[in-house]
Amino acid sequence: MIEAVGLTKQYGDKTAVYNLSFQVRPGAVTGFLGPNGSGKSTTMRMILGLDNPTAGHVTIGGYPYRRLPNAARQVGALLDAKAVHGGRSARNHLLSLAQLSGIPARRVDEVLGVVGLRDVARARSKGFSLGMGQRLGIAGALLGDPQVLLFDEPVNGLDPEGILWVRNLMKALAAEGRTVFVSSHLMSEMALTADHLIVIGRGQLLADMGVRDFIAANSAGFARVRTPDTEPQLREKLTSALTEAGGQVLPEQDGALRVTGLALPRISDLAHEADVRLWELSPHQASLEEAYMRMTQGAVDYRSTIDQRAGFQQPLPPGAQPPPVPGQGQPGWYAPPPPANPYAHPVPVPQAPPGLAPGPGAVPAPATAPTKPEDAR
Ligand SMILES: Nc1ncnc2c1ncn2[C@@H]1O[C@H](COP(=O)(O)OP(=O)(O)OP(=O)(O)O)[C@@H](O)[C@H]1O
Repeated sequence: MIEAVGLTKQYGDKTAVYNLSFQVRPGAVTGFLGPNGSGKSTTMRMILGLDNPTAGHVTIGGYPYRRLPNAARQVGALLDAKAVHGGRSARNHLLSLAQLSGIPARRVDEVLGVVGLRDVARARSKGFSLGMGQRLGIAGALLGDPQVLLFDEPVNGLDPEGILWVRNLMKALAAEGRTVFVSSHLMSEMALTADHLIVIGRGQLLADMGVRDFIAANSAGFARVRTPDTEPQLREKLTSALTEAGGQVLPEQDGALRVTGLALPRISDLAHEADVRLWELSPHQASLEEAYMRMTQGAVDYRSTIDQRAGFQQPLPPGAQPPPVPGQGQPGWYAPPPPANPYAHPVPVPQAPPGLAPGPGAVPAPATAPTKPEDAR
């Protein structure tokens, strides 16, 4: 098990990770999600003893990484697939890693087979595609047959077949009882791969819960209701009637209303009682991807001036409040409170500490395998 307690990392006046506490349990794939620059790689580096926390601590099986007996056999990691000597063959690269950790050479051939690189084992890795490089990085992580595995963006550059392979590999490793911690930006991929999610934004914990609970909590349905455009007073009348009946009503960009907390037949009856004609009454399901984007939208450091999220999420009309982050105590219009479960607690977002402003840009990730327990920066 990996356990972080109050983990904080400060680079000068920049706070990369702030007061992060979580556990990653064996026998499950735990997805580590967050926007660019949210602190995922920094957290992974601290887990692997490559960076020192400014405050707090993180342990693997009860030990800080640097004090783990035979760490290379207990923990495997893919942090940066490009951190390979390009002049070496895949096999020689893995052989040198194996030698450093006292792992027999036959294990190298085994893992080359597992990741599907046996045919190109003697080719120089500098000719490798991004996907082949990822596979080589994953082979390095598997070399010591470790119980704890960390993968930073393992599906980067992989084609659909490769993505499916990684998904199945992660699940198989977890099914063997290993601890599997995988970072990604991709909610959709994590929804298919992970059993549990840890979501961070600007270095702080946003959610720590099972995928099913996350889906239940964040992809609630809503009704779209539209009154005649020609009679705006009907819209207001209906909004009051629905709100009085306990519904939550938000205006949509196109003039319709987004209603939660009331079933469709009840909305219809209330409209009838209020003598309001309807042009539309339809059921909708907020997607998990949308819920994740909304959850993290206040925690995005790097955003294009032509933001794809702008098209993905309808901008809120003037005066309307953005939805609350789940767990902040207010039931959101898209996110009812999650079910009570000790392992399913969305976490209140603390106030940003000083220095948590957007940074200068993403930094390159560190070296592949956790062979050198020294501060890499
Ligand atoms: N060595 C460093 N010096 C200064 N700032 C750093 C350093 N390493 C990371 N940061 C900053 O800390 C923040 C978190 O970076 P980190 O790479 O951990 O995020 P991430 O979630 O892994 O991002 P991405 O998804 O883009 O890989 C960023 O703002 C980054 O610029």
